[in-house]
Formats: sequence, structure tokens, C-alpha cells
Amino acid sequence: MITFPNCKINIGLRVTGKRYDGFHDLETIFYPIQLCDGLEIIQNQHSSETKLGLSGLVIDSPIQDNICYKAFSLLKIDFPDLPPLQIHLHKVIPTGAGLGGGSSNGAFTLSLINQKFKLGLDTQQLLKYALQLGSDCPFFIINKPAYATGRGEKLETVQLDLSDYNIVLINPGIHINTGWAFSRINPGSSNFSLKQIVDTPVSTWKDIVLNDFEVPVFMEYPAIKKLKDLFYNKGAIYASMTGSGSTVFGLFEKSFTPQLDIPSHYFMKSL
Ligand SMILES: C[C@@](CO)(OP(=O)(O)O)[C@H](O)COP(=O)(O)OP(=O)(O)OC[C@H]1O[C@@H](n2ccc(N)nc2=O)[C@H](O)[C@@H]1O
Ligand SMILES: Nc1ncnc2c1ncn2[C@@H]1O[C@H](COP(=O)(O)OP(=O)(O)O)[C@@H](O)[C@H]1O
Repeated sequence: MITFPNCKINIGLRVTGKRYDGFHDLETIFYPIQLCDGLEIIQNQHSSETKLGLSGLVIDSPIQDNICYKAFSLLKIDFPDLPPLQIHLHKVIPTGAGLGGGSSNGAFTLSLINQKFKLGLDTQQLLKYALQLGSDCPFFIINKPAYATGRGEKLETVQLDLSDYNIVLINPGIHINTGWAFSRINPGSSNFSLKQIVDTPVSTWKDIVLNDFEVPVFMEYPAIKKLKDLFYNKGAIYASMTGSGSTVFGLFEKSFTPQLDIPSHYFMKSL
């Protein structure tokens, strides 16, 4: 069975408090983006162990720490009859990039195993397993535009359709550690809910839809701030870093293809 885990962008992100479990409360809008990895799961007929094969972009963590493997191990605790698997992941989504590629792989692995081996898990149960893998993972079980609070697992789907825009992603190849990024933020609250932006024209987002991670990340990596400036200089209606970075996205009129002059090793995708 094959599936294609997609990534996400965060439209606005506010870190609202530090929690007793070490995590932070936040508020964001998750928006799914069709830049996808490839994930195949078959039963392993040749070995009694579950194996993970990788191709495409290199992932910096050891194979046993790969979230696909963790997703399998998590289900195996409650479903000991699961057979050994041969998992193959083809990586296209840049990692440590604020695109949630790893989280998506984890959530899709849970869903695919559930489907292939008819485990009978419903959405609520899958959401619970997903949260054990990571704060961003539950979103990829729902995979529809959603307003998120808590660690990112309290999800409320919203009507937000950006298909009228040309969404351009640029990743400068800088790997941002999510834990480090959270540690650089002083949480704060505001009386403006990000949920309201869904009913607000995109042309007004520039000054009101902010990502709290931009301040510390831009300070440490000015090259990322330059990308946001570049988007606005080239006519973006809205531009922002996604998540804890380092990817920056710009929304342009659909009919308009901006000429973006960037270093050749940067990753760029227009969707
Ligand atoms: C910042 C966000 C925004 O969507 O995305 P990315 O930039 O990573 O894509 C997410 O909150 C990232 O979620 P995820 O990448 O799943 O993080 P996790 O594995 O759960 O946590 C990694 C580390 O980030 C910190 N963390 C994460 C989520 C959260 N709500 N509070 C936190 O403090 C913790 O230090 C934790 O040890
Ligand atoms: N399947 C996977 N794909 C990507 N990264 C993974 C995967 N499994 C584990 N990781 C680890 O998770 C880290 C963050 O991954 P990713 O989700 O791509 O970044 P971000 O949280 O910034 O969106 C990676 O740097 C890597 O060490």
C-alpha cells in the first residue's frame, strides 16, 4: 500500500503560555500543502523484523529514531499480532523546515497500518496515538485547514481556501530545532483570536497575522528574514515563516509568477 504524506504551513502562530509538562500552549492555523513524500508499507516476508528503507532527501536522525518506525512500534504495543513490515519512505519535504514533514510521516504511517491491517481504529483513537508521536501529528490525521490550540492537538476545522493564490515556498537549507525555537520565546496572550483571520481578506493579513517564532529565528538567521523581505518586494500579498522555520512562504495572485532570485542550493516550490 502506498500513500503520499503532505506537509503544512502555519498561518499565524502565537505561543500563549508555558505548560507544566514542558510543552507550550499555542494558537495557529494549520493549512495542508500538497508537497508530498512517498510512503509504502508492505508485509515483510523475508525477515522477522520491521525494516525501514529511505530514499530522497537525507534525514539527519538515526533510522531507529525515524517517526515512521516509532509509529509502527507504538501500534505494535496494542496490536502485538501486527506482522513485521517493510516500510519505504521517499523524502521530498525538507526536514527541520517548519513544514511538519516528519509529523506527517508519523500520522500517515498510523493511518496506513490501520487501513492495511484493518485495526478498526477510529479518528479519535488515531488522534490519540498521533499526539504520542508529536504535537503536530494529530493535524495530519484530520489534514484539513484547522484552527489549533493546546500543544497543537485541539483542532477545529475552518473554511479557508487559498486555491486562488500561487503559494511559493522557499527553504534556505537551515535546520531549525523546534525545542530551541520554543525556548527563545516569551509567551504572551492577546485578545485577537487567529480564528478570525479566516473571515478577513488575505490582503489585510500582513500586519495582523504574525508568527512569534520570526523574532528569535530572524535574529539568529538573517538569511531567513531576507526571504520574507524578498517575497514582499516581489509582490506577495502575504508572506511569513512557517512554524519554527526555516521555510518562508509567500501568497501571490494566481496569474502572477514572481521572479525570485535565490541561491541555487535553496529549495523552492510553487503550488
Ligand atoms: C512549531 C510547530 C508549529 O506547528 O511546528 P514545526 O515548526 O516544528 O513544524 C509545532 O508546534 C511543533 O510540533 P512538533 O514538531 O510535533 O514538536 P514535538 O515533537 O511535539 O516537540 C518538539 C519540542 O518542541 C517543543 N514544543 C513543541 C510543541 C509545543 N506545543 N510546545 C513545545 O514546547 C518542546 O520542547 C518539544 O520537546
Ligand atoms: N520521517 C521523518 N522525516 C523527517 N524528519 C524526521 C523523520 N523522523 C524523524 N525525524 C526527525 O525529526 C526532525 C524534525 O522533522 P520535521 O518534521 O521535518 O521538521 P519540522 O518539525 O521543522 O517541521 C528531523 O530533523 C529529524 O531529526
